[in-house]
Amino acid sequence: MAAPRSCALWDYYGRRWSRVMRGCWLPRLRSSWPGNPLGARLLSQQNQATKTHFGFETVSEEEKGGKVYQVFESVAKNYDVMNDMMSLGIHRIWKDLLLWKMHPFPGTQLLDVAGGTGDIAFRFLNYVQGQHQIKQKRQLRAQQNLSWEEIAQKYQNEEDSLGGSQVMVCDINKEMLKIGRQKACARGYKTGLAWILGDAEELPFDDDKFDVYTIAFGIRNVTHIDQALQEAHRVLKPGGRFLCLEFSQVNNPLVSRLYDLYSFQVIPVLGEVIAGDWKSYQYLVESIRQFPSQEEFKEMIEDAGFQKVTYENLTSGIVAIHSGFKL
Ligand SMILES: COc1cc(O)cc(C/C=C(\C)CC/C=C(\C)CC/C=C(\C)CC/C=C(\C)CC/C=C(\C)CC/C=C(\C)CC/C=C(\C)CC/C=C(\C)CC/C=C(\C)CCC=C(C)C)c1O
Ligand SMILES: C[S@@+](CC[C@H](N)C(=O)[O-])C[C@H]1O[C@@H](n2cnc3c(N)ncnc32)[C@H](O)[C@@H]1O
Repeated sequence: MAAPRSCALWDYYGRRWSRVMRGCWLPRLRSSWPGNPLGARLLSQQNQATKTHFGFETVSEEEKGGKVYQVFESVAKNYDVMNDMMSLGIHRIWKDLLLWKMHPFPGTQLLDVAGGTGDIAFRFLNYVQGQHQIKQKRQLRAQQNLSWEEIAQKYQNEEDSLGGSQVMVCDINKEMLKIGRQKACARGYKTGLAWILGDAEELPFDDDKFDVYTIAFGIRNVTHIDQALQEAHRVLKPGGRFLCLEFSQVNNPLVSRLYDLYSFQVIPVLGEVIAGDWKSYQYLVESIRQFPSQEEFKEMIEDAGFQKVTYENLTSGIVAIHSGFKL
C-alpha cells in the first residue's frame, strides 16, 4: 500500500513542480535575464512544449482549456438533440455497449469523468437497478413463509434498489452539469448520483476510491491526456477498471471515405441548422482527426500504469472502447 501512495504523491508534487516552473520561474528568467543563454534555451523549450491543438488550429496549452470550455458552454442546451441527429441515435447503442462491457455489480462505485449531461450515469443506475431487481426477485422466490409486509418493504426501499451502487459525474463545465441535473430531476433519479465540478487532469478525489472509471467522448478534449490517465489510475482502487469510449480510426476504406464526407460536409451544417453553432461542430470533427489511433491510445493507457489493456472497435472503428485494469 505504501508504495503506490508515495508514487501518487511523487506524481502529484512532480506535476505541481513542473507547473510552478512553467508558470512562475520560466517567465521570471525571461524578464530578469533576457540575454541569459540558459533562460533563452529553457524558454524556447517551453514555447515548443506548450503548443497543442484545438481541432486543426495550433494554440498554446493555456488557451486550449478555455476554448474547450466555450465549446461545451455553447452546445450544452442542444447537446442531446444534436447527438441523436448526428448519429441517428447510434451514440445510444455505443453507450449501452459500454455499460454491457462494464457489467457493474451491486455496490459498484463509479466515477464518470467528463460525464456532461449524464448519459453514462443514467445508464449505470438503470443497469444496477435492473441487476438488483433480478437478484431480489430470485431471493424472494427462494424464501418461504415471507409476510406480505416483508415483501412490500423490500420493494419500497429506494436506497436499497441500487444495492449500494453510486455514480459520481465529474465535469469541468457548469452548463453541461446543469443540464445533467435537470435531466436527473425530470427522470426521477434521487439516490446514488452526485454531480461534481472538476478537471480530469486534477481530480478532486482521494486515491483508491472507485471500482470503475469511465470517460465517454471526453478525453479527446483534455489538454494533457497523459495526466488525465494518471489521475484515472490514482483514483481507482487496486483491481479497479478504466473504460474509455472515444472516437477512433476507421478501419474500412469505403466507410472511411463516406464517414469523412459525412463528417466535414454534413455535421457542421447540422450544427448550424439545429444549434446555430457551426464552429463547435467543426471543432468536433477536427478534434476526432487529431486523436491518437487505437494502438497509440492503448500504449498511452499502459504508460499510465494500467494492465491488461485491450480495445474493441465499434461501427468499423468510428469509435472504440478501451479497457484497462489497475492491478
Ligand atoms: C462539440 O463537441 C461535441 C458535441 C456533441 O454534440 C457531441 C460530441 C460527442 C459525440 C457524441 C456523443 C456522438 C455524436 C455522433 C457523431 C458525431 C456522429 C457519428 C457518425 C455516425 C454514427 C455516422 C457515420 C457515418 C458513416 C459511416 C458514413 C455513412 C454516411 C452516409 C450514408 C451519409 C454520407 C454523406 C454524404 C456523402 C454527404 C452528403 C449527404 C447529405 C447532405 C445527406 C445528409 C444525410 C444524413 C443527415 C444522414 C445521416 C446518416 C447517418 C448518420 C449514417 C448512419 C449509418 C451508418 C452508421 C452506417 C462532441 O464532442
Ligand atoms: C462530448 S461531451 C461527453 C459527455 C458525456 N460523457 C457523453 O458521453 O455524452 C465532453 C465533455 O467533456 C467535458 N470536458 C472537457 N474537458 C474536460 C476536463 N479537462 N475535465 C473534465 N471534463 C472535461 C466537457 O465539459 C463535456 O461535458
